[in-house]
Amino acid sequence: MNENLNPENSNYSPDELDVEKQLRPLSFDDFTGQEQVLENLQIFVQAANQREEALDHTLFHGPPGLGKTTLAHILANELDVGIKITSGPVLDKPGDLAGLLTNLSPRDVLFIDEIHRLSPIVEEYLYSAMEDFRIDIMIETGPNARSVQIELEPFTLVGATTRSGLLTAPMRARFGISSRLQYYNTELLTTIVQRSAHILQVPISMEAAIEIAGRSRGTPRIANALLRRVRDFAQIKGNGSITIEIAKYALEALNVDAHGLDEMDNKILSTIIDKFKGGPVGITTIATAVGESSETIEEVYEPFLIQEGFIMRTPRGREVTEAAYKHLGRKRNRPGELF
Ligand SMILES: Nc1ncnc2c1ncn2[C@@H]1O[C@H](COP(=O)(O)OP(=O)(O)OP(=O)(O)O)[C@@H](O)[C@H]1O
Ligand SMILES: [Mg+2]
Repeated sequence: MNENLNPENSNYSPDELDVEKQLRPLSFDDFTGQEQVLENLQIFVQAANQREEALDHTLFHGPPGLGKTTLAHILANELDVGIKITSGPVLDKPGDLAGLLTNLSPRDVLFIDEIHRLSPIVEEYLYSAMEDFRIDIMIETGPNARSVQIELEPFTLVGATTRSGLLTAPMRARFGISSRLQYYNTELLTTIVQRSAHILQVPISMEAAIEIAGRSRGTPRIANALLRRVRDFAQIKGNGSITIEIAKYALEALNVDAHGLDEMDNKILSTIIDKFKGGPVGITTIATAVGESSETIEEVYEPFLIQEGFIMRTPRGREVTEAAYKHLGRKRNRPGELF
């Protein structure tokens, strides 16, 4: 499938998609971070390869841009099998799914992106395929219509979702392997920036790589995007190499937040401060106030804000920290203080 069909990627130009592909690690060795996840996957893949069996169905969940699609491709490479790619919203008829499934070779990977958006009919249809490697298909129409059972080659379904909370319980239960991807720290992102710069053949200083990494919201995709923009500045305003001065100048000009927080992150923090006196406040109340679903806030935004120490979870709700006030340039009125 053309990745342009993935609505989450629709704000990327075809050019940027090409670069993103070019920067995508292809093997376990090439992949930085997610150490525990990777260590487990390496063992499962090695064992499946030794037994010459299909790898268990595998689910990747976590916020956008952390490497779910990348890992799906890496799994296929490391299993030395083919990969077919589709996504929940695209796969709207059981017939389409049947077509994909019957065309798989033994041990192939079927990658379904945004698997939480499968229609209930397609999802149900997938259950028997995942469990017994068997599907029923209807042949002929009218009075002769009947269903026949087709045996499938053993395959690995790899599912990816940013919203694991929206997966149905039966779906979740059918994945033998389930891995949650975490945000990357600055050190790991620095390594990723350096690797990408090397592939793009642009010289970059250590300091500059750290600067870009620190402003990437813990996300390799953002790190790569910032690197490409900073590279443009280096080319036009400098001599082509990315120095710390160029990096700082460019990130300033691009209006990138010092911690890489995006608009919604900042909106969440300022809402808790301005409307709820810094908290504690319940997640559904925050969600309503910022106009986002509470699941998205819990799964996509909050983990990063908590990791970076801007928000705390307390038994009475969410509270912003001193760091959040400082980041937004606000002063905190302590209880009892009037000004
Ligand atoms: N661990 C990593 N090391 C190096 N580069 C990485 C790593 N993880 C991700 N990337 C880079 O970040 C980009 C985005 O990763 P990917 O497309 O796999 O994210 P995703 O989790 O599938 O995101 P989405 O939820 O939006 O589909 C990739 O093109 C890849 O170059
Ligand atoms: Mg993806």
